[in-house]
Amino acid sequence: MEKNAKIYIAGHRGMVGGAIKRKLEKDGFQRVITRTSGELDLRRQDQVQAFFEEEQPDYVFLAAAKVGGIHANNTYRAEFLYDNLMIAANIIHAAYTQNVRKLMFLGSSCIYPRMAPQPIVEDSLLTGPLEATNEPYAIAKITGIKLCEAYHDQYGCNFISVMPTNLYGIGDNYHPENSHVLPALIRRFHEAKQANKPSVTVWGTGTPKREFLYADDLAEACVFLMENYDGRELVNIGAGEDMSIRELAETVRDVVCYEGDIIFDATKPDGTPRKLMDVSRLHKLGWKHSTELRQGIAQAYGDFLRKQYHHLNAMHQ
Ligand SMILES: NC(=O)C1=CN([C@@H]2O[C@H](COP(=O)(O)OP(=O)(O)OC[C@H]3O[C@@H](n4cnc5c(N)ncnc54)[C@H](OP(=O)(O)O)[C@@H]3O)[C@@H](O)[C@H]2O)C=CC1
Ligand SMILES: C[C@H]1O[C@H](OP(=O)(O)OP(=O)(O)OC[C@H]2O[C@@H](n3cnc4c(=O)[nH]c(N)nc43)[C@H](O)[C@@H]2O)[C@@H](O)[C@@H](O)C1=O
Repeated sequence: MEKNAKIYIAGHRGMVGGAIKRKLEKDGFQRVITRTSGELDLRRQDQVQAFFEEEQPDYVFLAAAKVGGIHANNTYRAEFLYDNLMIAANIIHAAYTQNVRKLMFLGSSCIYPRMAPQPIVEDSLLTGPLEATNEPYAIAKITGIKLCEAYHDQYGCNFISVMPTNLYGIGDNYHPENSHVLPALIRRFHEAKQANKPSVTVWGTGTPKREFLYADDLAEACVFLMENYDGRELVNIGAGEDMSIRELAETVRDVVCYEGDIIFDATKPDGTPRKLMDVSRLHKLGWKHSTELRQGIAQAYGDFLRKQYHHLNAMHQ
């Protein structure tokens, strides 16, 4: 990508979009364009088409989506399917009609079959049933992948798809019910410490295993692949190692310095038993992650505290 290329980040206010924006600005790209959802509702094809006609971006990072953890995915099933379907279809089609030079679509590790052999290789896609709790979201993401493939095949579009593992970091979503597990636990352990609570409840049995990647590492991988990968196949982006939810909870408890007990609420869903991704394709292309989990959690906790206190101070102004 040329330094004066016009680069559109869809979803720049999100955790991933924000990290990509930081990375592009650090690397000296001067023409990054963005819109909030209030300025441009990506579910509206007319608004998206008009925006692309007006701005004519050269490159697009498609990081906008309706995103949430297992409870949100399982509760707002229609929104997770409709919003993500429309966002993907509208942006990918407009990128084609306006001759965008290259587009990157962000999928997710939950597109793979619930019981895919581990670690999961990219060719596992559509080889088995999906995890029920996030099937709507997964279907929308798989459609985005297939749109990129089809526009590549029929029109020669350079539209690539990447599959990030579970992410966390600066600007994460800390909503008590709708967030992902890692930010949810940072907040819950922090609040338990502040309130001197004797224990913290963690959802499920604690036995599922998850892989986590720091969002700024993901952003670096996304820019690396936008610069160096033009293939038709998916590329998994992960840390290449996983841990049980129990181990994760113990790690977050240590970082937050909470001393109470951990209780597991088995009435809550576990979701996929495991979804460790094979990242050998990414490693062969020349990229590996750098932020280890404990350091990443400490950095995310610092961000949470800055935002949390800012919010409290704002409330008292
Ligand atoms: N977080 C994770 O663990 C993982 C995320 N991913 C993928 O990474 C991408 C980004 O995720 P993440 O940063 O965590 O998500 P966030 O929820 O932090 O950000 C999503 C962004 O999408 C924008 N958006 C949502 N709906 C609309 C809409 N209708 N019109 C315009 N903009 C919209 C929002 O913009 P605004 O703020 O302006 O409303 C928001 O900033 C997604 O594609 C997600 O599927 C993949 C794997 C794991
Ligand atoms: C990121 C990716 O993957 C997501 O699926 P997931 O990995 O199952 O998402 P999760 O982070 O919400 O849960 C991970 C595990 O953690 C356990 N768990 C414990 N305690 C809490 C808790 O307090 N909150 C949450 N959310 N989970 C908890 C929870 O029971 C589950 O076993 C998709 O939604 C989708 O977003 C997607 O693309």
